[in-house]
Amino acid sequence: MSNGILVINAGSSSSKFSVYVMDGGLHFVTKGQVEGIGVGIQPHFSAVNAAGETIADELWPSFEVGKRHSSLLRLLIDWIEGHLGDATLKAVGHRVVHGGQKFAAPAIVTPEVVSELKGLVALAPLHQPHNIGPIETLHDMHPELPQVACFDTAFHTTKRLEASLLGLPRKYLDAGVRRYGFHGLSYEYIASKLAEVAPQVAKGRVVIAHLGSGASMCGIKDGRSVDSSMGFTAVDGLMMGTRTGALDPGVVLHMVQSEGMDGKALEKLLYKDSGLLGVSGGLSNDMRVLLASDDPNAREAVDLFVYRIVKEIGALACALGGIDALVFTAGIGEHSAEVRKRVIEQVKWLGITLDPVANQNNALCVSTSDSSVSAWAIPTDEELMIARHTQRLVFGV
Ligand SMILES: Nc1ncnc2c1ncn2[C@@H]1O[C@H](COP(=O)(O)OP(=O)(O)O)[C@@H](O)[C@H]1O
Ligand SMILES: CC(=O)OP(=O)(O)O
Ligand SMILES: [Mg+2]
Repeated sequence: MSNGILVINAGSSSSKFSVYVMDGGLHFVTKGQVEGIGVGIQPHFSAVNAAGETIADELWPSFEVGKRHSSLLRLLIDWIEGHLGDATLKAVGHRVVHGGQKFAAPAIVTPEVVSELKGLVALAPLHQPHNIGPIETLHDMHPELPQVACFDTAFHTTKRLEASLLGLPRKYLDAGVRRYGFHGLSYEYIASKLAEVAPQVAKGRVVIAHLGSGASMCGIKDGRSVDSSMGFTAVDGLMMGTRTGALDPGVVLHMVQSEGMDGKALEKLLYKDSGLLGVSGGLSNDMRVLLASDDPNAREAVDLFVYRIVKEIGALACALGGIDALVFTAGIGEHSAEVRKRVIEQVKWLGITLDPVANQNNALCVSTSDSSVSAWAIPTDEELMIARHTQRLVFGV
């Protein structure tokens, strides 16, 4: 009988999961998500198997408010246990966005770890509570099941001090108001994949653009994080689907003093109403919709998205002391040949020559063989990274 590992990446309105079996290696079995967990909508459950075939696509009960997340998690565990073949669920790995200054590596969950993580809620209010919820529910359901917390921030603890500091009074820096960096599990996976497919490149100075609905960039040297576009929170850096990205702090003051906004209103503005959605005049936060639109606001939103990436490539190339390769990943980075083309056109002076056919085909390497700086489109796999960490911590392999 083999060991099953469940990976959970829980957000505010959806919970993604993946299941692996340890069978002479780590084998992917199924993945899926429960969407629409927010009150008022009926949750939707879907899953695919290793062949990519849909094996579930159904509405799940709404359950009473207050017990919704835990009841859905119970249903999910039952469903997974029914789809594990002769394997048994032996460990669970979680994506936890914030590990603060304490967690520089994944950690086995204990009551002390949970209370440390709760202390970090204020640093990631839109992610952290949803990451902690399933850990506590699973502990209630299966206290014997080992759980591992894998942090988005941990990969960035190799950054040099200046890349972590902010120009604030010392007391705030000492209290943890610093630049952390996120999407670390994605960057760690890309670094490991590069080491497989292009070992020489992996040893060099690489800028990675993780362009999903949350988007950030990271400069790595010899596989280690040197700096990242995200800082104290996941709203810094690039403009995203609905988040502003880096903003003149004077704008926040203006919104408070002239528009009368309070904390809640600001949070909504910065995280939910801005980015591609806001700049496109409310049209969409989906890059596919904007690229297909001839609305001038949609065009401006895409132009701004690309421009911010281009500027960040310059900043990270300076932090790295040069650039040997540029990698695109996550939803937009993996699938949008158009966005990659526009970015590369604006940084071709760095020595990157796009291979238009490879780019159109979403090939792994999208630059020509004589390009002095190579460009790549590599699908990320945060879940596999979490499964690997969980396997190592729980089973020692
Ligand atoms: N073919 C495509 N062209 C452009 N954008 C795409 C394409 N496929 C997916 N996307 C974008 O990818 C984004 C989601 O990326 P993903 O990495 O799955 O995000 P998250 O994990 O943060 O939910 C969507 O907002 C969508 O705009
Ligand atoms: C940190 C972050 O922005 O995560 P996500 O892309 O999942 O929103
Ligand atoms: Mg993501």
